[in-house]
Amino acid sequence: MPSGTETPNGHAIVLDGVERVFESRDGEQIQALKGVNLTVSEHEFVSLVGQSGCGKSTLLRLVAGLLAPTVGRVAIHGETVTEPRTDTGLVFQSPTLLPWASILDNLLFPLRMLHRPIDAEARERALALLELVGLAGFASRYPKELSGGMQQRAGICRALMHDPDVLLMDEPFGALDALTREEMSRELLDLCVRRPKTVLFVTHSITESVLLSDRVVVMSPRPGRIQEIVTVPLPRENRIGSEASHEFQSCAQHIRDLIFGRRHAAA
Ligand SMILES: Nc1ncnc2c1ncn2[C@@H]1O[C@H](COP(=O)(O)OP(=O)(O)OP(=O)(O)O)[C@@H](O)[C@H]1O
Repeated sequence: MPSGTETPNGHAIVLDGVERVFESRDGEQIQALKGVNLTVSEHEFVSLVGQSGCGKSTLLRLVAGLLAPTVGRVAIHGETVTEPRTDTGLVFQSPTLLPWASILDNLLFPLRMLHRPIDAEARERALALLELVGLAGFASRYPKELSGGMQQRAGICRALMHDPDVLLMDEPFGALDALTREEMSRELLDLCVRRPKTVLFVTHSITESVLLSDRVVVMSPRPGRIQEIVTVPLPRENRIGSEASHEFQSCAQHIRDLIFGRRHAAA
């Protein structure tokens, strides 16, 4: 193994000098990410925020193994990511459930893909996850019989079915109404306390990022770089109910200033 790029123990995700260039249809080179270095510890919850087009989804897709970096290295648990891994779970803005399969079969689908046994234990696990997110009793329903929020909850359960260590979430609550969104944030916080995971979470909501994260990565656009990494100064277990506190509010304001201050300066 080459030295210098090894991931120290306890680091779940490492991005080392990562750049990503896309080529547009007319041949223009689009530098989506430049010089990105980021280390996410085991069971840490890290959010990515920044203006539209700053490269948040690109960064997540690189970690997911859906894209390769043009320069640099992405590693999970010390191994270079070259393709989607079985120890990661993915949740997108739209739950993309199979419409012709029941909620239970949707949850079991990743196990089928991984050729894992669909036995009584797997079914029990699916039912336990559904119960955890308030969907007990909906296992035999079809996606169209569930609301958008309920479908997204089922999508999160599906990502957790093979018990991944790393959960990658791209605007998972973006399509939900404000109330459901808040409720889902609380459920995710609770879920991460009960079943600790390393989470990389893309959001457009600064409040959501402060509510959920240990650290918030603020990205600057064109090309996307890490502008600042903000540590949230409140323990995650005590976050709910602390939204009005001075610490919460000043942390959110600092992130807002980083994002919009830059936009004003550039205008
Ligand atoms: N497949 C692609 N081909 C060409 N350009 C791309 C491709 N994917 C992303 N880009 C460009 O890379 C840049 C970063 O895109 P990305 O989707 O990562 O940003 P984002 O921060 O997630 O944006 P948003 O908040 O709007 O979802 C943008 O300029 C985008 O147009």
